[in-house]
Amino acid sequence: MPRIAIIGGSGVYDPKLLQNVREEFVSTPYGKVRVKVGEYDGEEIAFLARHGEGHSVPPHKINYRANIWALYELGVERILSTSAVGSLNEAMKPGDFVVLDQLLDFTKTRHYTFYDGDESPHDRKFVAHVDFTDPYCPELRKALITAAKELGFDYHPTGTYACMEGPRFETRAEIRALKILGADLVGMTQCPEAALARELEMCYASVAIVTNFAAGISTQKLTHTEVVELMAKKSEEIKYLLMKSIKYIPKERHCGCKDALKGATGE
Ligand SMILES: O=P(O)(O)O[C@H]1O[C@H](CO)[C@@H](O)[C@H]1O
Ligand SMILES: Nc1nc2[nH]cnc2c(=O)[nH]1
Repeated sequence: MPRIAIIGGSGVYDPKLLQNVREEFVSTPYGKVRVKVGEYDGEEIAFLARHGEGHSVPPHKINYRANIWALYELGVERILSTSAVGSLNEAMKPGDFVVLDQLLDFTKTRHYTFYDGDESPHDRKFVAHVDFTDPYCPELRKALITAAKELGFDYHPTGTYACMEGPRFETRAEIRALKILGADLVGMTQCPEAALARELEMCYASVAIVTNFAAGISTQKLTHTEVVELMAKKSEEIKYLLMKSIKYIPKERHCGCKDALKGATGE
């Protein structure tokens, strides 16, 4: 049973470093999900490509609830993900790794929770308001930071990610506003992915890879081609960072993630 999962974002579509990879088709109350499960360093690791292997699913159409529920069903406790981002912070330049620690949610049309009361398509028909003060697991963040340091990568130990609805990129004015609000990076997939993991008391962290300067800061037209090309160049480093961080993930969980529902339901 995999304790750890990797969710690959743009440019991260297959679990290259896993051995003996099998496919699991997991049924969830939100639909079926195809998850790959393999081995690395004696540990079972689950992998799913959030946009599908052919990048066929746009960010606003990803079935985040099915994805996270499927990993929960497989017994996953810890989720590491990748996010390709634009940078608003001149210190965070294309090619840099950023271990996210905060997020701002500007998405609009997504399904944000598993807890829809009586309408929930499962037996968790309660109302829940989870704490999200710190949206990322401190233990997973520490593992990613330790691995990035050990590998000698250009990395930043913190970063605030603004999640936009997409699928278009931002206007110059939106980036100006996000900068005032304190965002360092901009993307389209961390919400609701991070919150849904917290709602199922799973640990979640994301390593962002800066693929471009954001609209109005970049002197060029923004393209998805540039994003995928930069991610392809960084694919080796991304793989090594994720795999290296696995050995720094404590077996026992001492973070608050595992008790996220305590007090959240009013009980
Ligand atoms: O966040 P990931 O999945 O890396 O994808 C990023 O890349 C796409 C834009 O090129 C958007 O979907 C953005 O969110
Ligand atoms: N929203 C958004 N997502 C990205 N992913 C990679 N670059 C960008 C960007 O500039 N904006």
